[in-house]
Amino acid sequence: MLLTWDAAAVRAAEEPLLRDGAPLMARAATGLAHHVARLLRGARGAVRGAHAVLLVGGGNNGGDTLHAGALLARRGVRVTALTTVAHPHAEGLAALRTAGGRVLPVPDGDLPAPVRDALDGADVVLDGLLGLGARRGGVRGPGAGLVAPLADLRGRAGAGPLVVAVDLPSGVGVDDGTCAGPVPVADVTVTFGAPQPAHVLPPAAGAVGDLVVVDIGLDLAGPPAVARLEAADVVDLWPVPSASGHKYVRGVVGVVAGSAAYPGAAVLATSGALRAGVGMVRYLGDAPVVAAHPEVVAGPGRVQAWVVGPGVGPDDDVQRSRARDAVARAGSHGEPVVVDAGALDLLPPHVPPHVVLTPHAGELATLLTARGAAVSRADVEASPWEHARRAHEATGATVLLKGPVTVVVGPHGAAYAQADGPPWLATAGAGDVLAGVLGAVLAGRAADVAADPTLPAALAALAALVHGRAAHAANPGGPVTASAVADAVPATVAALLGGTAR
Ligand SMILES: NC(=O)C1=CN([C@@H]2O[C@H](COP(=O)(O)OP(=O)(O)OC[C@H]3O[C@@H](n4cnc5c(N)ncnc54)[C@H](OP(=O)(O)O)[C@@H]3O)[C@@H](O)[C@H]2O)[C@@H](O)CC1
Ligand SMILES: [K+]
Repeated sequence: MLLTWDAAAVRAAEEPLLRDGAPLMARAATGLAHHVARLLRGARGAVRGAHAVLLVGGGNNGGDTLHAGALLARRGVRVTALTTVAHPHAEGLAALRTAGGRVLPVPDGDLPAPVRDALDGADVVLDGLLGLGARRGGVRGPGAGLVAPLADLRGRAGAGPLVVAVDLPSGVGVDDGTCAGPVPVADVTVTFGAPQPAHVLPPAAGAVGDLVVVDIGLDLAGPPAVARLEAADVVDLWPVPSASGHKYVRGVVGVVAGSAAYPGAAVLATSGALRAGVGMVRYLGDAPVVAAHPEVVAGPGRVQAWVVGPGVGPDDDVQRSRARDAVARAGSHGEPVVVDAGALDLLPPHVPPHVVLTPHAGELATLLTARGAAVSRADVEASPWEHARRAHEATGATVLLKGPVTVVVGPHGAAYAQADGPPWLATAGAGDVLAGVLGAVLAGRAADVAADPTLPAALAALAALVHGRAAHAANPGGPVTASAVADAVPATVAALLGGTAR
């Protein structure tokens, strides 16, 4: 599991070490230079003779970058520092000059020719404009003028420089992953001590590239902020049946989905649940689910978890009433419920955290607006983390907000950001499959969910991970359909469990 800590926690961990005189910046710069050299060797076969361009802001992030530049210059790299403030980090600047680096001040406005030439000829650009000290509003001043040219260079297929973000892509909201202005997009981000929420939260996570963590000796105390589940976590979370388990122990999922207009949503949600290995699916509705899946039992009965809402239309009073009953049972009987799509407007004012909402950005905006906050889809997309939290706080539910990075928020600080699927996964019906997979893992672990209110969040992240990986497995590098994603779930689970499911 990748854990992150917010800016205050990282600074608190640095503080006692700095008081004792620990050379944190030297450690950071050494690690940074090491990784830049490794990348240069990989890209061009040698470190010596490469051209590194440093984008230098006014704080210690610029200091790290200048010191790393000095170390690279000593290894035969031609280093040019583009300084965007009158007084960049003094020791770093002196070190770079002593090592033979060149310094070019960047004025406000149009970039002078030498600055453009330096960028044009770079093998690697180190983005050291802003790190932990970035304040909301995006990069301001002369540094802002470097962001667009960098994007142009990166756009040159195969010919642009490598971009390495120092600690963080400059200008991202460290704790909430927002991008208030244009942000330099990195191939690799080298961070120091511990990852921070912006490294995993959207939209900032899209500018991070590969994440490298350099150990500078920090001892992070207190709870982490946002987590990202990794493949190795699946074994601990996935409900694997025991040799003696019968179908009721493995979990029965009740599905309330589909309508005359959207019968396919019911078939897909049921596919997701079946392929994830649930003991049984009971289906309530008129869609041709049993014809598609003969193993499904039609009609009511005991279940361990519900999936309600995929393909349920606003005028379908019968399905809406069934969905409402299932959500009510979550409060009275404790059965977990996945509430998706057409059932999201049926929530009572407050629900327990084993009710898991699975909206996309537009649906989350509608839900928050219905509860008195004027929120647009664009607002949610600009700050998914903040809005998923607001939805959790407003409803009590665990919230899984779907997107290129899926964000999950539950009670007691439970929080996940999953980026497991390819862009191809943004296809009709994929969300129905996800709802089914999530219903299956909630049913399989219903007893544990009853004992741990934070577990639904972990299981929601787990479902997102398996769903995303199934999309990769369904057709590596190419388009997928929702049905193909569902079909790829069993082999994906088997591979992630590494043969433990006997
Ligand atoms: N602490 C440590 O020991 C260690 C820290 N380390 C490193 O230090 C970094 C944190 O350094 P930091 O605190 O100096 O902040 P940093 O990110 O360089 O920015 C501050 C500068 O930016 C400016 N500024 C702010 N917002 C702005 C904006 N939107 N647009 C433009 N400018 C803006 C602000 O100016 P102001 O607005 O205050 O006038 C100030 O000049 C951290 O990320 C890591 O790399 C490592 O060496 C390990 C040890
Ligand atoms: K940076």
